[in-house]
Parts: sequence; structure tokens; C-alpha cells
Amino acid sequence: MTERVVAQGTFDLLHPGHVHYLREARAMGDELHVIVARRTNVTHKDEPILPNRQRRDMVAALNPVDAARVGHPDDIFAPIEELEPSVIALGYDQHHDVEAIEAQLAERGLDCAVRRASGRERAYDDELLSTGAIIERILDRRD
Ligand SMILES: Cc1cc2nc3c(=O)[nH]c(=O)nc-3n(C[C@H](O)[C@H](O)[C@H](O)COP(=O)(O)O)c2cc1C
Ligand SMILES: Nc1ncnc2c1ncn2[C@@H]1O[C@H](COP(=O)(O)OP(=O)(O)OP(=O)(O)O)[C@@H](O)[C@H]1O
Repeated sequence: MTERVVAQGTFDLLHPGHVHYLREARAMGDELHVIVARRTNVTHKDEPILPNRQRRDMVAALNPVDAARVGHPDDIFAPIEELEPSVIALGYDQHHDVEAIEAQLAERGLDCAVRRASGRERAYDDELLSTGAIIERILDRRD
């Protein structure tokens, strides 16, 4: 049986940390599906610069990714019910609580493991591994 993995995130301005996460998530199974957070659901930080569809299309073009979609507007478990993954790969710094996700999965009768991916360390001094850091540098250098 094909082991499907789901990864998720905002993926606003792509950087090597995203590639690291998606490679690791892909290695947790056979097929990687990515849920790109809708602008309206990104409430824990500044809203993304790029539109939903552009973020989805860029993620879909990355080598480890089999398919990418913009997430559901209100029910983050609706795409999970549809995709029936074997694994949800959480990013190293994603604020989601593993136990809360496991409880929701059990409530909906979904047999799916929740695993956490590792963070990528900088490979050289000025490597930028966060969208926020890229935006800060742009503001710094263009002001
Ligand atoms: C299991 C899971 C499913 C998700 N599904 C959706 C979704 O359907 N729609 C959506 O807008 N965001 C979805 N998200 C993304 C979250 O809403 C949140 O915005 C995202 O994890 C932000 O991550 P970041 O801080 O790493 O960018 C999902 C997150 C998780 C953990
Ligand atoms: N340096 C990194 N190493 C490993 N994974 C990363 C790294 N940066 C981001 N990710 C992962 O990529 C996914 C999408 O992250 P997100 O789009 O929030 O990136 P970000 O660059 O950290 O954004 P921001 O700087 O705005 O917080 C998340 O699962 C996150 O954990």
C-alpha cells in the first residue's frame, strides 16, 4: 500500500529550510502531499506576501512534492480525511500540539501517525532559513 505523507505550512518566500523539511517529510513515506495554509488562516504571524495559489504552485514544483493544495478555509482536518495519509509530518517549529492532533485524528477514525521533522542548521554564515528573515533583509537593504 502507498504510504502517503502530509506536510503543511505557509511557504511564503521559499528558502532551503522549506526544502529540508519537504525532503524529510517525503522520506517518511512514498508520496508527499502538501497543504498550503490559506492567507485567512495565517493569524500567528504577518500575513503572507504571496497569494495562496502562487505559494501552492511553487511548492508543487519542488522535487520531493507529489501534490500541493491550498488548505480548507475552516476545517484543517477536512483535507486529511480526504487524503487519508499514514503520516502527518509537523515542521520542527510548528506550534501545533501533537497530542491535540492525535485526539482529532482518533475522533474522526483516522489511522495516522504524527511525526516531527528536524530543523535545518545554517550551512554558511548569511544563509537565510526563514521567510521572516528574508523580508527583514529586504526591508534593511532597500530602505
Ligand atoms: C494537520 C494539519 C492540517 C492543516 N490543514 C490546513 C488547512 O486545511 N487549511 C489551512 O489554511 N491551513 C491548514 N493547516 C495549516 C495551519 O493552519 C497553520 O497555518 C500552519 O501550520 C502554519 O504553519 P507555519 O507557521 O509553519 O507557516 C494545517 C496544519 C496542520 C498541522
Ligand atoms: N530552517 C528550517 N528548517 C527546517 N524546517 C523549516 C525551516 N524553516 C521553515 N521550516 C518548515 O517549513 C514549513 C513552512 O514554514 P513557514 O512557511 O512558516 O516558514 P518560515 O520561513 O519559518 O516562516 P516565518 O519566518 O514567516 O515564520 C514549516 O513546517 C516549518 O517548520
